[in-house]
Amino acid sequence: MLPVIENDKPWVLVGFYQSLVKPLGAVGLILGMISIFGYLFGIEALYRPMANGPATNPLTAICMIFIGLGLLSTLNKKNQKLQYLLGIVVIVITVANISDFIFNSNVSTLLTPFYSQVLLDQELGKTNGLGINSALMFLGLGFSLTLYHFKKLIAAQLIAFITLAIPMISITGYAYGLDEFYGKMSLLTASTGVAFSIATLALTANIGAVKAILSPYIGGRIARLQTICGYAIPSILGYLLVKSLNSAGIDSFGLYVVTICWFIILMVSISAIFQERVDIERRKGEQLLSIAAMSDNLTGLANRRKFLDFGQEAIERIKRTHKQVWILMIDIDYFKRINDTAGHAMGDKVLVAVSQTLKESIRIVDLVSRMGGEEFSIILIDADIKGVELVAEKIRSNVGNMQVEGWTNLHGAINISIGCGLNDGSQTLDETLKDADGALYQAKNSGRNQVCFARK
Ligand SMILES: Nc1nc2c(ncn2[C@@H]2O[C@H](COP(=O)(O)OP(=O)(O)OP(=O)(O)O)[C@@H](O)[C@H]2O)c(=O)[nH]1
Repeated sequence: MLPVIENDKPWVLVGFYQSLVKPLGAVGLILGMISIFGYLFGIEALYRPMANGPATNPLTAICMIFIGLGLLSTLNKKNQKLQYLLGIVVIVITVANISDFIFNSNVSTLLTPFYSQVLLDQELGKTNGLGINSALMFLGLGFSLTLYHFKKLIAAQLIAFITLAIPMISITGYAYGLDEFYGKMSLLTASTGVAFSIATLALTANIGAVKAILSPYIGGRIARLQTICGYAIPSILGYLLVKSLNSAGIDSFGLYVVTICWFIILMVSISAIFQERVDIERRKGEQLLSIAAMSDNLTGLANRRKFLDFGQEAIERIKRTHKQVWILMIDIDYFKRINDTAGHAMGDKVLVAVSQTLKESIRIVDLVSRMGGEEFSIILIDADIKGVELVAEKIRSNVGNMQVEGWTNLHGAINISIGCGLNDGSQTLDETLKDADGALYQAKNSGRNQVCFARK
């Protein structure tokens, strides 16, 4: 029996990335709760990490808690409904907020807890609100979670990817000192947004562009290098230039840098998908080639090469386990006569039928190979002499009783001779092969259609 050749590398990075969902979801949830505690106990530093910077609005904190819980619930099959409901609630909150921006209405203030504190902050000239960028970011996260729940995985991945750009732009704004880039989004919200987007992307790490980028093969390695360089190099150069330029035109320069970064990442993701597809074909081709190199064309059994590899490994193993390996050399009796009387095509049919019968007569851990012509061999793993006697006899009688399509009694019986050789770890494979061959010779000389043992 030809074992399946397993040459697929483990997708370690995909597994690692998926394992980030829980910690990242939990971090976002905790940060959201810390902000709410800040409002509850009047500790401003908890919801406004930079003294003069924007605050984490209570509505933002609630979205953080809901998305964090939603991400954690994806890991528990019992809480699947919760994940979808939390996503919907976040969508409702953010849509209300975005409508307020568009229609100049006030719906979202009704949904905002600790609103008096928010008003007080605003009266004191401090920034405190759910900005349009934060609202769009949470809308994206809510949509991505909901789509994930409904198994629209590629759409969920695409939205998570677009969503990641929003907090990254804010972080670039903080790094470059461009306040238009972050607006009302606090550094805490931006960092949580990055963590959430990364976690939402991780939910679909085993498909699409994310899988392609995390591939252990060459396409993945190139894509990862391009992603890191494509983001880091323009960002660092942009930072150095922004710091050395005078203020005029800095905003548009920053915008240019951010656009370049995301355009590069988009291009890398698309090319990674195509590269991974081509690589899958290459891997399949390699797998077929290595199967072909180890198997016999006519019967599909393992060939002599596979037999030698398998036998050597089996002998190495029993040197540690102190068990026995047996090699059975099998030859079809008077096969030349079968060819001569029934024709070569019928001879081939007999070879295929014998292969099938041999395969069906042994356990899955053993190996049958075609050594060439009408000669076969079987390696029996962890067997003892009593078991081998039984198996060899069963094989001989199974072949004698097998049915071959188109074969009539006029052609005579199909029989085999079997020679058995033992390896208990103290012989080489070659020595056992010679022993089994000697026993086969003895079986042939003693009248054929029988089993002989080299040593008992
Ligand atoms: N149809 C067919 N015949 C093959 C194939 N490979 C080898 N043979 C034939 O198998 C026959 C082997 O004959 P011999 O080696 O004389 O042995 P035998 O007739 O089986 O006699 P004993 O082994 O002594 O019982 C030859 O006629 C080969 O041509 C194959 O792939 N297909």
